[in-house]
Amino acid sequence: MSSTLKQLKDGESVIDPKSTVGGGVDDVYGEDRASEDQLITPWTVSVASGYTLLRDPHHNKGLAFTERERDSHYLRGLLPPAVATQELQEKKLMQNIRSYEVPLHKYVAMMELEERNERLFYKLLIDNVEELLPVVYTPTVGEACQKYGSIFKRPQGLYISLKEKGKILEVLRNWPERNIQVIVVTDGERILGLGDLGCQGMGIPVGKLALYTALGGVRPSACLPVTIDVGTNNQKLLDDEFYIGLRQKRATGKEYYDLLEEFMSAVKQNYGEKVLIQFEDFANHNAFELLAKYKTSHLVFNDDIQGTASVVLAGLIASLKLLGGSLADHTFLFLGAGEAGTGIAELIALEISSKTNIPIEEARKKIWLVDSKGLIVSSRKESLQHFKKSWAHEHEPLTTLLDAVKAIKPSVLIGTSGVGQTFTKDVVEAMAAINERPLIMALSNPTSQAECTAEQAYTWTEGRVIFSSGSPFDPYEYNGNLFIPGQANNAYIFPGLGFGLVISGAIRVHDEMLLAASEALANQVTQEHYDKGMIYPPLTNIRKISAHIAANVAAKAFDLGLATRLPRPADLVKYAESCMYTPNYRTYR
Ligand SMILES: NC(=O)C1=CN([C@@H]2O[C@H](COP(=O)(O)OP(=O)(O)OC[C@H]3O[C@@H](n4cnc5c(N)ncnc54)[C@H](OP(=O)(O)O)[C@@H]3O)[C@@H](O)[C@H]2O)C=CC1
Ligand SMILES: CC(=O)C(=O)O
Ligand SMILES: [Mg+2]
Repeated sequence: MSSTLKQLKDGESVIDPKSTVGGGVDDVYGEDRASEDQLITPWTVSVASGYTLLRDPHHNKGLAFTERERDSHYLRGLLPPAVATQELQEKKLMQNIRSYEVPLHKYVAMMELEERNERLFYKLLIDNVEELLPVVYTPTVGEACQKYGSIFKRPQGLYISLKEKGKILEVLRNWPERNIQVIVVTDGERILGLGDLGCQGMGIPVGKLALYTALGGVRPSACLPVTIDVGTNNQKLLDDEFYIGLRQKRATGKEYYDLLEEFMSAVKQNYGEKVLIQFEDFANHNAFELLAKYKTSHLVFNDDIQGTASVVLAGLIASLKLLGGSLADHTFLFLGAGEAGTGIAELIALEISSKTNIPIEEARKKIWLVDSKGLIVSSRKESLQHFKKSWAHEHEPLTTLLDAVKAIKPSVLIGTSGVGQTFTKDVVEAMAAINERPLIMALSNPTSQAECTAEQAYTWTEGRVIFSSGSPFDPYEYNGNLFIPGQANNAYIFPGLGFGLVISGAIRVHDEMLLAASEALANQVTQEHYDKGMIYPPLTNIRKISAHIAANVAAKAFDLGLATRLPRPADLVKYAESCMYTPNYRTYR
């Protein structure tokens, strides 16, 4: 086993440069440069050959090592004689994954593949995106988080708990990769619509970052999943002997914010100011405050507030081709006035205001929200959380969603409540009575929390609804017509948005970038899609879609003077495509 430092050094070229496809932009994606950095971290250099090469998921190719590579990298005898192509490996693994009936078993199989052979994992995910997204992402990732303690095998990201207070910089330096470009961080307090899952929320940053690579093209080694563990208020987890987190109630107030501050400072100190930090699945009592606090000093965005807003706005812009008119002609009603609900509402108001002469305060009046206490109205203003106050319009108090639908007469109904089956038959029928083509989005995740199913939406509106949901539903046939529900999930946006920020060297996220991302996504919906009632393009084209989103976002970053990459590439779509990681194997000399 003669893998040595010297060997790797010679081969800043362990990988044959001629075989380098994708990731070809030196300053951003030079994998050779990443190798140079690895020279300083001895625990990652001993992977160049022999048994350790087979155990190194970043470089392992399993049976796909050629005869020549088996000779030159001391692999003889460590592999059976057969040599397979990556395509054959993919075929076999897809067969295996399809043979599992339980979704969680598919999830575990995919995670094991990632730990064994990273490129093959991404090849599967990219080539079979519609089939595998529900496995590595919603809905299955929700169940995986609930059972994370039992399925945990090896760390897939960094755990930063109160025990690490005062040492977070050291903790970051324990991570084997140094050129980090995107961090997704959660504190696990609002995992999908499943509530507080504490430290087990790690499945979410891991899943989101897998999408950053597969859907957006950020190379895997540049992605860092982080879970901040300040305890959990989930008693079931605290009582669970397999729980992997801190066994205490959540720290709050100064103790909480001090830990977050230390984390944010350490990230900037260790990775510089161009590392993107995506806040994910924080509870709303912290989410808005953290975003407000760090958006002027760091490259951050909150996916639940801003990414979701951008994906929904894209669907609404696209739907105008089917519905006619402009956004300002519509009335919007939300069930759920938290991060997702108020985030979407604000971006719609911003878009209406920026496309018309209507001041944003007026635009907001077209948008109504219902929370757990009923319609948000001005008489409740004093007792409302700050993020709801802009939505407290003049109206008599109403306590049920059905009453609100009947009184407000919305053309668009959006579910962001986190509570399943809250769009009841009465509610959906009321929408269908008011509108020829009601637009209904049941955004809550996972599937169990969706406000209604696709089948319910289509049957209760006699096939007239334009329907999307946060978690995927299969196409549904009604009265001889096949309806294809859209997946209104921020997964359409954050990979492209983040990639656009990275390739432009952006230093801040601006609302106009979210609007630019929405426009780019809406532009990808073609007549062929509209003919099928779709307001989102199929996910099979997601890498092309992400390149367009990235290009629009990068263009906005340059226009706003927030981009540091020089010179500005002439064709940003081509540039984005050329920067994307591709998972094909490389040839080893
Ligand atoms: N599709 C997508 O891309 C995304 C989907 N989501 C989903 O949206 C859901 C909500 O997330 P988020 O906004 O962050 O959560 P929040 O906790 O911030 O907000 C939830 C809101 O729903 C309200 N609510 C809860 N129960 C009811 C009820 N029975 N009737 C009416 N209102 C109710 C709450 O009311 P109150 O304020 O009174 O407590 C609150 O306003 C989750 O399921 C999440 O998975 C989130 C982000 C992206
Ligand atoms: C999709 C997502 O971010 C959520 O449900 O929280
Ligand atoms: Mg989320």
